[in-house]
Amino acid sequence: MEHHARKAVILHKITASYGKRTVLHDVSAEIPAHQVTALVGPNGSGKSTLLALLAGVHPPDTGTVHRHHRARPALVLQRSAVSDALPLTVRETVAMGRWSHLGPIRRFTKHDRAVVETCMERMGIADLAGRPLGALSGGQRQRALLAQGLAQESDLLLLDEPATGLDAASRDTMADVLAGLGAEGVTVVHATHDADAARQAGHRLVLSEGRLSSRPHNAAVAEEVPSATG
Ligand SMILES: Nc1ncnc2c1ncn2[C@@H]1O[C@H](COP(=O)(O)OP(=O)(O)OP(=O)(O)O)[C@@H](O)[C@H]1O
Repeated sequence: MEHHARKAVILHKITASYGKRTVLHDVSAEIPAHQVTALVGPNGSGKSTLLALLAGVHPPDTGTVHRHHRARPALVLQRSAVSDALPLTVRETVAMGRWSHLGPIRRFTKHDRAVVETCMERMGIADLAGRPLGALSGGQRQRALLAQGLAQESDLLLLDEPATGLDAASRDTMADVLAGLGAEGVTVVHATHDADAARQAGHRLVLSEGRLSSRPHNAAVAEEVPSATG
């Protein structure tokens, strides 16, 4: 039991499909609590599907998912998945992260508003709060979506390629934020093609054609994620 208490999620012999096509095969893994786990692997290897499974939005065909986190998982998708046409400001976008916390009359409390402001500050976008989401650069929009994920205050934060489109300074900010979340009791899992982000994570899972790799993590990361320095 003590062993399980330190895992946020335990996956046992999971298979998952789209229609008749099985894309995750016999995946067994443990997600350590209050740590950053990097999910790496080539395009199409099943990273997004595994994140969706951890989020509870893609059911497994077979196998079991044991959950030891408290809140509903927060899933932040790649920015390309979000329409540019949404008529929302940055603050409104981040505030959507609070929706699941609102009471029946859906009124924002002082606390909800403070969380929204803090999350914008953490992602360095407080000065963009009043700007329409569609008028931002790709990296700025990505940071707004990350702030929305943080605003959910879930203890399981799932991020699909959060570094995509971010400049070096924003990637550093994000890495600092992710590393700091563990101390706040948050478990982070992020899919990444970024070699530095994968190496910085305390734990790595390497997917290849829908299966977890049994190769040593460092060797697998070196192979799957091209070195930032070439
Ligand atoms: N909605 C879908 N319908 C059918 N097949 C899908 C769907 N989404 C993904 N797939 C397939 O499932 C497999 C795993 O895809 P997934 O998106 O999980 O990979 P990924 O590792 O996240 O890839 P990438 O690095 O390109 O984001 C791929 O073969 C993909 O073509």
